[in-house]
Amino acid sequence: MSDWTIGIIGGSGLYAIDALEDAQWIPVLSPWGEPSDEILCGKIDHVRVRFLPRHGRGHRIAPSNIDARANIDALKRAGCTDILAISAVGSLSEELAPGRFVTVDQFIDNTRGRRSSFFGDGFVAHVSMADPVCPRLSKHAARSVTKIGGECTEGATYLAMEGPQFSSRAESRLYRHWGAEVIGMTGMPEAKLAREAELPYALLAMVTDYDSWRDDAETVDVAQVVEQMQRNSKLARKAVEAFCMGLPKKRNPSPIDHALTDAVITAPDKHDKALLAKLDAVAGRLLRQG
Ligand SMILES: CSC[C@H]1O[C@H](OP(=O)(O)O)[C@H](O)[C@@H]1O
Ligand SMILES: Nc1ncnc2[nH]cnc12
Repeated sequence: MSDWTIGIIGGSGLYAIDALEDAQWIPVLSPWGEPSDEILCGKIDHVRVRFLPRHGRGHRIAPSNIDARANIDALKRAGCTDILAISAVGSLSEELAPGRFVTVDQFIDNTRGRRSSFFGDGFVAHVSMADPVCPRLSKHAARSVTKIGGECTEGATYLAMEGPQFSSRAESRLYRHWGAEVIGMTGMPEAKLAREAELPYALLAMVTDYDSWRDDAETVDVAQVVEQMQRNSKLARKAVEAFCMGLPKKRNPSPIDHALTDAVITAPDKHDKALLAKLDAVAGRLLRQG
């Protein structure tokens, strides 16, 4: 076995991974709430894998009701060192045609009212989100897609919307003006929470539609997304496999492993003990240092 334990968060159309050896669904409890499902634990080659379907098996959970805090906390408790998230996205750019894979490198968070931090009164922390994804994992994800014959664009800005309704034509055009290139309902606050949990995170997105900004094309609906996902889901699974198999045995440290160093501003004598107890996994490294 290597030093890597890769958490895979499966999006629309990806609810399990067949390639896992010694696979077992295991419930993981979190003090933050209910994770979307049990975690499928196993290995691919020399890499331990912990797979969590973001919407639950059978796509039970709507984007606004996903408990991203519970999911990230559960993956951390399951021993993950890094996270590769997979998502279906709409394209806001002519060049990003349906069927293409994209690694996301920036986010615009336009979600509303989701719980987007583990921290708060009694343990206030501000992590940097200037560079929200891990460049090492993102590059490796893009290479894994091309290795198995897919096409991948490296680096795109992801607009996270609340949903569950798709965007109006005016919203879709507005997001293009903002510089967004792909759109989805789940990348945030997932990426923020992974950073707070000191987990390097990459988002490998698969373009399923052109959203609603084009006058000359159909506007997005679920049938389009599902059809495109079905066409490409084999490729997505192979990309995940190639991703794990292509990792080197040794995991060199990432700066994101220490994202909380210097991020906490609350004086130690003002710490909230109940909050600290819930942070035993997310901020475990820091809290153990005392
Ligand atoms: C099924 S269409 C909309 C749905 O698909 C995307 O999900 P995910 O990011 O989990 O692949 C999008 O964000 C919406 O939740
Ligand atoms: N056009 C779109 N908008 C939001 N989420 C999506 N997921 C897939 N396509 C989408």
